[in-house]
Amino acid sequence: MTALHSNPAIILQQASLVHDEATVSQAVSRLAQGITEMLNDEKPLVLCVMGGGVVFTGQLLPQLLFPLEFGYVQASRYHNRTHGDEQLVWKVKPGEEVRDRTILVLDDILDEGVTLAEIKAQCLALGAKRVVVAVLVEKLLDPGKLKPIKADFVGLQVPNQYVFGCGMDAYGWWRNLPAIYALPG
Ligand SMILES: O=P(O)(O)OC[C@H]1O[C@H](OP(=O)(O)OP(=O)(O)O)[C@H](O)[C@@H]1O
Ligand SMILES: Nc1nc2[nH]cnc2c(=O)[nH]1
Repeated sequence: MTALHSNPAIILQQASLVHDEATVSQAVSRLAQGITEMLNDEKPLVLCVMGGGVVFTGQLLPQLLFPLEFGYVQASRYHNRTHGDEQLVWKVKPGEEVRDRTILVLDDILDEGVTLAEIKAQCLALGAKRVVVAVLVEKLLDPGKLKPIKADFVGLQVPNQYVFGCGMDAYGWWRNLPAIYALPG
């Protein structure tokens, strides 16, 4: 990591705003409405993908006014860098509790889709009845670049740049920002 990457003030100074706090908040409320319409009677098990999913999950859950259970999984392939490894590293895998349940997976970003495709596949392999995926943002990749998964719910789109804030990190920093920013291009 260069000195620049370990200086959070400079990272933010050089970034551009992609979505402000109000836009994010409206998107989360829209998602809550759609998810409620789909899962109101399903008593789902909600799985937050730690750590990026934590802010989105914290904002969304109080707006889901139906019975649900909560848990988490943890997997990483970016490791505080801006490009992902091919291989996902699991820290906490889904367990037996997914069997015969409707699972709602919540994550911050669908980028190349490798992470969520593997999480969904794991849940289905363990006998989940149905896996619904909701993300705060989806990255618009170059046309023709196919993704291995389609999210059921997407809050906002982001350009094909490395974004941070709202749970997403920039070199490990700034997951705590209430708006979404992009590193220079
Ligand atoms: O669609 P993909 O290209 O697979 O990327 C999306 C994943 O990348 C980030 O996780 P990361 O590996 O950075 O771990 P983190 O949650 O600890 O930040 C993010 O939280 C998603 O889970
Ligand atoms: N913080 C962050 N994590 C990601 N994981 C995959 N793409 C991204 C991105 O643009 N930003």
